[in-house]
Order: sequence, then structure tokens, then C-alpha cells
Amino acid sequence: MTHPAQPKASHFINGAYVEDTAGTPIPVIYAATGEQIATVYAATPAIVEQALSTAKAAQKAWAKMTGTERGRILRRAADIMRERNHELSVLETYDTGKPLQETLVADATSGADALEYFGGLAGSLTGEHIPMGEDWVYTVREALGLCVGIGAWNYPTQIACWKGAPALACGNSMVFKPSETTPLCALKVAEILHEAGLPAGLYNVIQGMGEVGAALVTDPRVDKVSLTGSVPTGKKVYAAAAAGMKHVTMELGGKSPLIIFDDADVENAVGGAINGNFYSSGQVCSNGTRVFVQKGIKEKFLARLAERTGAAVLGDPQDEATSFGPMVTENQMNIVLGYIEKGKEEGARLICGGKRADMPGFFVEPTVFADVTDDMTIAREEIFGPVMSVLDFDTEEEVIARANDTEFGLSAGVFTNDFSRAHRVIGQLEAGSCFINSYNDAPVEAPFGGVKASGVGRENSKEAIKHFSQVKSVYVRMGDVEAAF
Ligand SMILES: NC(=O)C1=CN([C@@H]2O[C@H](COP(=O)(O)OP(=O)(O)OC[C@H]3O[C@@H](n4cnc5c(N)ncnc54)[C@H](O)[C@@H]3O)[C@@H](O)[C@H]2O)C=CC1
Repeated sequence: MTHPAQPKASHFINGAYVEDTAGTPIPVIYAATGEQIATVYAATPAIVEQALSTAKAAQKAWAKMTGTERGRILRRAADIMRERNHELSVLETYDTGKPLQETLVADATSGADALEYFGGLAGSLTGEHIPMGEDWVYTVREALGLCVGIGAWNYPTQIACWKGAPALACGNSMVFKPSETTPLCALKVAEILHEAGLPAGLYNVIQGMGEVGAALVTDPRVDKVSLTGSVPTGKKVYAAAAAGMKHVTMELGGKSPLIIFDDADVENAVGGAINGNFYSSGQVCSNGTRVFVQKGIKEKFLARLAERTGAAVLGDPQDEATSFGPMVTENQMNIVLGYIEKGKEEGARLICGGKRADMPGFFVEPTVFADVTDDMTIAREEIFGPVMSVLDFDTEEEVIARANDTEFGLSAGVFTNDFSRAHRVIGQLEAGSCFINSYNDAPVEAPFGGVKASGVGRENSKEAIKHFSQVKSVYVRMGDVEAAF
């Protein structure tokens, strides 16, 4: 019997599902059981061509509609997503293995927030009037044209919407390629957008591995590329986009610091460290995986952290009582287990977890290492799994220097009850998305993105509008033209 997660076809192009079984088959494996639940096929060159040519053809008429008309369609899509939240959350759980307890509140709902927010902004995208004496300049905020979105596997619905919503609000079209690991959810986003009235061709979804992504990025018809992925992929995609002088947004990896001072509220600091390391089984780019704890509070912090981590409920992700799911794939599980072994070998002190869970599926226990030093592999490399490194520190000056000693710069957090210190420290941390007495909040109203190797550009908020549009300026002369001859 066909599994309910099996989509009607692999691709969604020009307002309809499209299949081409000549492409490489991509199995969809449910991470909680290891069973294959669906198959899609990578886009063939003919599918890539259909996706690009229909998106290119549809864009001009879309950009000519008023922002209010475009926004109405996006807001209708947001309403449909909210009505279908349960069904979409179940699918997100099949796609990623993340527990339903999380997907019910963080995926389709976050996607709907983006559609609603950018739908609301679409009618307000105006230019400026710049007086020049008798003359004047006016500016027009114009669409970029055809945009490509490429997604990672940890938030397939959210990424499809965080890229699609601002692109469409600004009058662009989009071809979106989800990660080959989680190909299911973006198809639903496309289906819902079209049900809400989006004209055909404006949001196409095609499947495939890196080669399909590369074919999209290098196509001369494409004006902008927005990637969520790892730093090595980001470097390749950024270089390919630069060769065609295309706009980019790069949302890449991190190894973010979370700094806990002696005067912090211990329960809140432990809560922040849990949210910043174990949500989505640690598969979150902004995670605060280097937890710097001031020496005075260290043992108290570790004791409560171990107790509360012991309360994680591992189990069937479709059961709402489960609070901790598996790694997305067997491969990702093995990568994470490899890092845990490195941590043990290099002398970190294991506080809890530290192995594969004794159950079916790709579960790794939530793991905490203490006495981690800056040079250890687990403190330097992005693990993308539930492995928290706790490092000790003495002074504010010391911890700021150590927190910044990384190629990454996505996020950073500070827990302290001294608010002048909180702002002083955050002001010196090299990171794009920061938190004071909190961790990992990502509302659509706030800009999200990194500095240094963690990325270029920002998603969400009014900032995203700047990255999906460009400004035309028009000088208007009222008098005669003076010329030298
Ligand atoms: N900053 C952010 O917003 C986020 C960043 N990430 C990062 O994503 C990574 C995990 O996701 P993965 O899917 O493993 O990343 P990945 O870098 O392996 O793949 C990302 C996407 O790029 C595509 N791709 C690969 N090579 C390509 C090429 N040459 N040209 C065009 N496209 C290509 C893949 O098919 C996939 O769709 C982590 O490093 C994580 O930190 C994940 C979520 C959010």
C-alpha cells in the first residue's frame, strides 16, 4: 500500500504536479524507523528547463499586479496552511523525523507567519521622492526577476516559505529545490500557494541533488540565489552566482557561543542551553553549541542540566508525548556519533548521553560534555546533532575573545541579570542573530542571518525585502538641458 507521505509526483511546475521517472530515484526514509516511505525522482534537464522557462515567463505579469493583490494571495495561502497545520506537521515529521510536538508549532506555522507577514508588506513596497531644487528624483523598488531557492533538510516547510514569501511579495518568481533528504514538504507549499490563487509558474518545486542545484544557479535566466546549507556548499554556490553577477542570500552553518555568567538565573540558563542544543535533535544552524559557563555557577548548572536533559522523551515522533526525535538520516547519525567519540578521545568529561539510543531509527541520546577546551574538535566544528560542549571561563574579556575565535558568526547568546553587561557583551560578539536571556527565537519580524563564514544577507523582517528587490532611480528635469556644445 502506498504510504500517505508519497507525493502525487516529484515536481510541481506551472501550477501542476509533474513526473519524469527518467531522473535518478531518491528514496525518502523515515528516520524514526529506517523504512522507505516514498520515492521521488531527481529533475532531468527537461524538468529543469520546464521549471525555469515557466517561472521566467510568469514573472513579468506578476510584477505588474499591485502589491496588495499579490499580498492577498500570500495571506490566503497562510490561512490554508494554518487550517491544514496538523496534516502538514505530520508530513514534516515524516520528512525529517522531528517530533510532532515540535512540528505542530514550528514549521507550517512559521511558514504561514512568513506568508502572512510578507503578504502584509507587499502593498507597502514604495520608493522615495528626492527633491533636487526644481528637479527631482524618484525611486522605484523593483523585483529582481527569477529567483532560485535551495533548501537544507532541517526545516523543509519553513525554508520553502522563508524564501518563497518575500520573493513573491516583491514580484519575483521562484524555482525552489528542497534538500534531497527531505523532498516532501515544499511540494505542499507549492500546492497551497496555487490553491490560494498564485498564477501558474510563479513557484515551481523541483527535486534533485547538488547537480540540479548547480544547474539552477548557473542558468543565465536566474537573477538571484538564496541558499540554506553548509559553509562548503555556500562557498561553491556563492562563487557560481558571482560568475553570473547574480544576487545572493547565504544562510549557512554555525558554532555559536552561549555565555552564562555567575549571576544568571540557573533555570533559565539551563532552559536556554536546552533550546539551543536539543531542539530538532540539535539539527539547527543557530544552535549555541559552545556553552561558556562562568566557574562560580558551573557545577550547579551542570547538575540541573543533567537532570532536565534526563527528562527528554525519546520515542515515536508521531506521538505528541515524544519531545526528542532521531537524526534525519543514518549518515547524519554516524557523523554525530563520530564527533561524540572524538570528544571522549580528546578528554572531554561526559555528563550525560554519549551513544546511539537503544531503539529502532537513527536516535542519538542528548549528550553533554563538560571541561571542553577551545582546541577540541567538538568545540571547533559544526556537529549538527545533540552534542553540547560546556566550557569554563573566568572573566568577561576572556570569554568575548574566546567566543569570537571561530570562522562562524551566525548566533550568540548571553545569560546574566546585569543588563549593562548583557548589552556590552552582545555588542562585542561577532554574530548576526543574538539573544539576551533567551535562545533560538526566530520570529518573522526579526532579521535572521550570519556574519563571517555563516552567511551573507538576511532572511525575514523588512531586511529580506532588500534582498529580493532592487532600486531604480529616475532623475526628472523640469527646465532646459544645459550642454557644453
Ligand atoms: N543559517 C541557516 O539559516 C541554516 C543553515 N543550515 C546549514 O545547513 C547545513 C545542513 O544542511 P545540508 O542539507 O546538509 O547542507 P548542504 O550544504 O549539504 O546542502 C544544502 C542544499 O544545497 C544543495 N547543493 C549541494 N551542492 C550544491 C551545488 N554545488 N550547487 C547548488 N546546490 C547544491 C543540496 O542539494 C541541498 O539542497 C548545516 O551546515 C547547517 O548549519 C541549516 C539550516 C538553517
